[in-house]
Amino acid sequence: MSTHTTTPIKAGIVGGTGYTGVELLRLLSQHPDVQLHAITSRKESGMPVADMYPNLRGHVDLCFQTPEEAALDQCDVVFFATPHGVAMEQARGLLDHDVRVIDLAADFRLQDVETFAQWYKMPHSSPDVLKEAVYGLPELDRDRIRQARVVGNPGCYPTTVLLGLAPVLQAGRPLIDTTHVIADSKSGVSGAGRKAAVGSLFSEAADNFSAYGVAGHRHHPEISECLARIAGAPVGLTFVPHLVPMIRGMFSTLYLRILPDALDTDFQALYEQRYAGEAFVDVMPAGSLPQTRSVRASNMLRIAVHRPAGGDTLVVLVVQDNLVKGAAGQAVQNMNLMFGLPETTGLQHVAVLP
Ligand SMILES: NC(=O)C1=CN([C@@H]2O[C@H](COP(=O)(O)OP(=O)(O)OC[C@H]3O[C@@H](n4cnc5c(N)ncnc54)[C@H](OP(=O)(O)O)[C@@H]3O)[C@@H](O)[C@H]2O)C=CC1
Ligand SMILES: CC(=O)N[C@@H](CCC(=O)OP(=O)(O)O)C(=O)O
Repeated sequence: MSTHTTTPIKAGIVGGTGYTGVELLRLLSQHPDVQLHAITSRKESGMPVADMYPNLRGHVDLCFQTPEEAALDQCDVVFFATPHGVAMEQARGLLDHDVRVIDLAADFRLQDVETFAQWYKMPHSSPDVLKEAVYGLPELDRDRIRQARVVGNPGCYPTTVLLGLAPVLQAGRPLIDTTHVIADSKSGVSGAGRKAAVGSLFSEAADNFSAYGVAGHRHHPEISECLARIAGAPVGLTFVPHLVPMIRGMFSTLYLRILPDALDTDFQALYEQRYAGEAFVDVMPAGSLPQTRSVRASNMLRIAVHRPAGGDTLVVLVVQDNLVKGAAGQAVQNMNLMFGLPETTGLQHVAVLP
């Protein structure tokens, strides 16, 4: 696999008009080793990107092109910031032109094609490409991502739940009851994308707080597949997502029952050691209460570990920006690995407060 040279990486984005697409544009336009080459929109072909997104004036001087007009096969890497089912139709053709693919949707996340068909209501059209795809969570699988031609960028909720659970599942000895893990997660409204949808209307989402997908959400099988890989056995997970009245941000609270033989574990130290040296996972000091605004617009995910009243329940609090570490930032982190760049290149923005 070739690694990066001094020539800029030519990047294309399919789905540049959506929320993760514009976030990719923001990050890639500041990336020192990337040249933006093509950005697609099926509806806005010919429109300067900065006319739609004025924050990019002076930074991106490309126009949108239709996916057919855009010379995606001349890119080094193409990001798909599109709905599920789009990347799997085009990945093979791009790979044949030596273009690497990073899909922000779910086409290359689940290895089990039947589970994919069940949750995404479509058959997988590219199982051969899926076989070589790597699940793009760098803190869990960085070496395989470095070698990958195709990366399935994780869902936003799964990133928080998996990184919040990995230390206790990878400790080398049983620490928690893996038959009963609870993930109580909340997302800002941008998690639903830029499409017109009743649930995303101001009058519906503002001044409101609601659970959804309680009977089953498509991120449940994604989290479960990856948990089984890292734990070496199935993990019993209850996952309940909520919509909260903020634009960006995600908060997952994990409730874990500590096994009787593990009650003397120093969980704070365990988490600190597991993520020592990780640029984008911050294990906060004992007693901390992370806030979503402490990661807003940054690629950082922050974790705090609690043990209320010193009892046998471990509470792990995890925050990230759904559009950055939960999507576009993680995709750029994966690109850096795939092209042999330092993982943090172009991703060291400090969060925006207040
Ligand atoms: N929002 C979030 O927080 C997260 C989103 N994701 C995933 O990332 C992907 C993109 O999400 P998001 O940016 O929020 O979605 P949006 O709905 O905001 O944007 C989707 C984009 O895809 C384009 N598009 C739609 N259909 C097609 C098609 N058939 N062919 C080519 N382009 C198409 C649209 O552009 P146009 O109509 O102009 O062509 C639009 O720019 C989704 O799969 C989502 O699940 C993952 C993690 C977090
Ligand atoms: C608030 C909200 O609606 N969030 C989305 C998740 C977005 C995302 O990351 O999921 P995918 O990439 O797997 O679609 C949802 O629950 O459907």
